[in-house]
Amino acid sequence: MSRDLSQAVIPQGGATMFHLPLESLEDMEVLGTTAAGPRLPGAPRPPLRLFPPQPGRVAIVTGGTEGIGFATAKHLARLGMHVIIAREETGSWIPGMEFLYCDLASMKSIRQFVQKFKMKKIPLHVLVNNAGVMMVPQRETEDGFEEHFGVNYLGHFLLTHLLLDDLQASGSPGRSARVVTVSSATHYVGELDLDDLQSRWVGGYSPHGAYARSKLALVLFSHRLQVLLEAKGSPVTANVADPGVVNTDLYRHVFWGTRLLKKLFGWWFFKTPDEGAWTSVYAAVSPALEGVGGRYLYNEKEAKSLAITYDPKLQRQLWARSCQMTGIADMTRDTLWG
Ligand SMILES: NC(=O)c1ccc[n+]([C@@H]2O[C@H](COP(=O)([O-])OP(=O)(O)OC[C@H]3O[C@@H](n4cnc5c(N)ncnc54)[C@H](O)[C@@H]3O)[C@@H](O)[C@H]2O)c1
Repeated sequence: MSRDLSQAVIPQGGATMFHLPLESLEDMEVLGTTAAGPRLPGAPRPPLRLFPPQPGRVAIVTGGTEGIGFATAKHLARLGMHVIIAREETGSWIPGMEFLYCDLASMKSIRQFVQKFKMKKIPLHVLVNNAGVMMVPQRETEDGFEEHFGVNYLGHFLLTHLLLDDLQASGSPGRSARVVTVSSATHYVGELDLDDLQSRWVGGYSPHGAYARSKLALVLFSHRLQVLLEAKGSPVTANVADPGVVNTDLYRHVFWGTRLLKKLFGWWFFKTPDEGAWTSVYAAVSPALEGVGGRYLYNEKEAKSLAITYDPKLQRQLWARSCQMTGIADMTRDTLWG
């Protein structure tokens, strides 16, 4: 994967903001394809799609150091956005670059990240909740949450809540701010037992089950968020992006045989990270989605998420429980939320 970020601008204050101005139409064309499904190397790519430049707009991408998140950040930056990458480790893996530290496995770290962001006094037009872990062994976050649920779901739940006022202040009628939450087709096999969100059920821990649960919770969250935003008449939308099956290191914890197969044949049936990022980029900037929320997007088209994700009662219950777990006030009780 190309990591040519030589034009990145490093502002005062720590965070790396990529600002890669568009140089030409050709440069814009590398932004994406509408690729989907298997293809042989060298096979012609599907038609390219162009999005309008986004100068002056600011995005936060979680987990933007590698994989789909990195590709998303790169594409948004090339469209002229300032992109702040929220990442879990300090240090710089590209010489001369820094990222704003945010460990989604720590509520304290998330709060500190938001504090630092707010001190910059810049707007926030797009939040891409992308970071994730998959099939990690049973272990807990700093706050005692099962890791998939804590990092993938609760971390983003808290982050979004803390940044919501910035998003609301930055959106305007006709030019909404956007929350893009990256889920997965795995959510279709997810189960959500509100009495066992921590995957401690008798019968043993299933890494796959825990991952699927976290991805299912993210869809419920995004759909509920949209309902609340709409009720409030807020200039912010919330959509889910499903990247498809993408050749990244997310699979580092899966069975070694599966990893071997991925290494041997992944190029054939997996999307590249650039292709995997495309639905997130589409959700973040496409004019076709202006003012449109509550969608589950796959290959840049609306798809149906699992039926229970549309269940208002379950959405409400999960929301309330998540507020308790992250220690934030349940704003939905506020009349402002309708
Ligand atoms: N790769 C796929 O096939 C696939 C399929 C469906 C959904 N997804 C989703 O796409 C998203 C990106 O995954 P990817 O495939 O690029 O994986 P990846 O492993 O390449 O990237 C994951 C990113 O999340 C970050 N991250 C992990 N733990 C973190 C923490 N505690 N705090 C902050 N950041 C943390 C990592 O640093 C990394 O940047 C994930 O949400 C994943 O569930 C991926």
